[in-house]
Amino acid sequence: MDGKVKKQRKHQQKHSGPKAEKKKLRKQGPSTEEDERRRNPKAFGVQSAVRMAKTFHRAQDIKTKKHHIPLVDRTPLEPPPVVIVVMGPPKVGKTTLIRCLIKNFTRQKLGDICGPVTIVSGKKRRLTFMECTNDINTMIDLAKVADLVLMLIDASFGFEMETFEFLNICQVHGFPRIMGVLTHLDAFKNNKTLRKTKKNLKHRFWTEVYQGAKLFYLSGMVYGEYQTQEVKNLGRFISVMKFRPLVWQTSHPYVLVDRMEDLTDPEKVRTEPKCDRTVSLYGYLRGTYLKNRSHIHIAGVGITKCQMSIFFLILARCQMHKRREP
Ligand SMILES: Nc1nc2c(ncn2[C@@H]2O[C@H](COP(=O)(O)OP(=O)(O)OP(=O)(O)O)[C@@H](O)[C@H]2O)c(=O)[nH]1
Repeated sequence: MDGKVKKQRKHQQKHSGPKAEKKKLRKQGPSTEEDERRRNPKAFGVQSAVRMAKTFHRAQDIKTKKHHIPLVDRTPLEPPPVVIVVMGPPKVGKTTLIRCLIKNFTRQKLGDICGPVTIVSGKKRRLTFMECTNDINTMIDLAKVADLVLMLIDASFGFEMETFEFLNICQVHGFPRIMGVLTHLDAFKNNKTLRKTKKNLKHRFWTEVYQGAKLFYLSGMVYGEYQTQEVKNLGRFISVMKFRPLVWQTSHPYVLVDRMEDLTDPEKVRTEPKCDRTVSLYGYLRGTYLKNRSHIHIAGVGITKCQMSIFFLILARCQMHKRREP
């Protein structure tokens, strides 16, 4: 330890050999992809034919899954209103929801709802709201003509028989679009129970309808109406929603009558209450063309021959859009 520091040997740089060559090349510039391929051909080639086949099949499967069977969309340029059926067990909030949605779109309050209500929801869309009572015949009729079903579920009670019945009926007539709406969520005071119930009902709904089906939550009422923001979201969803034409609907001509007027002379009705009546039906012809003298089925009445007079009566009132098509 005499204060001298031992001098370390310097690192010797290589001037020849593979390492030196590599260094020289790197200094010249970055290697191209071509060089890399040449240097390591295995990394870019097919290593296993089986694996390659598997990858190829998987890619093809995904591609074919995206293909849909093309359906003929016969909706005219100015389509009839979209039929929205609001269904659910008694006292679940069907009328309240229709009233709130109408207020959301029209900024007007509607008193009593005595039948279908049609409103304009956008430049190209009109909506007809119909309440589905819990009667099997109404359910069957509406399942056929519905474009969208708002399925109301009382969260404090859970799923009820009517909901399952309606889902079964829908399956027979080609499933229309179904959206769930949970009401009575304000009945839950405990947040944890609320979250758990929402989750359980969502999964049950997905099992019944399809995985990922849309479910809306209406979390309570303010002055007898659902919360504005929640109704607004639901309304926005409905007004931009796309509908897939259903096979039953596109292959049958049908008229959904939304108004009926009795044209019989009131005096005749007074003197003879059971006389034949002349009625005027209002509605839109949907589906396909209606032929003259073909049989038509009037729900609840039976099958009858379509007379031209009835036909024209309906046509005149319905502003038959189909005729405009070539
Ligand atoms: N607390 C609470 N009450 C609700 C909710 N939804 C509806 N109600 C109440 O339930 C009652 C029935 O609502 P309606 O809209 O008449 O129900 P409905 O399904 O049309 O009933 P029916 O036509 O008789 O089958 C009303 O008094 C509403 O105020 C909700 O989410 N929370």
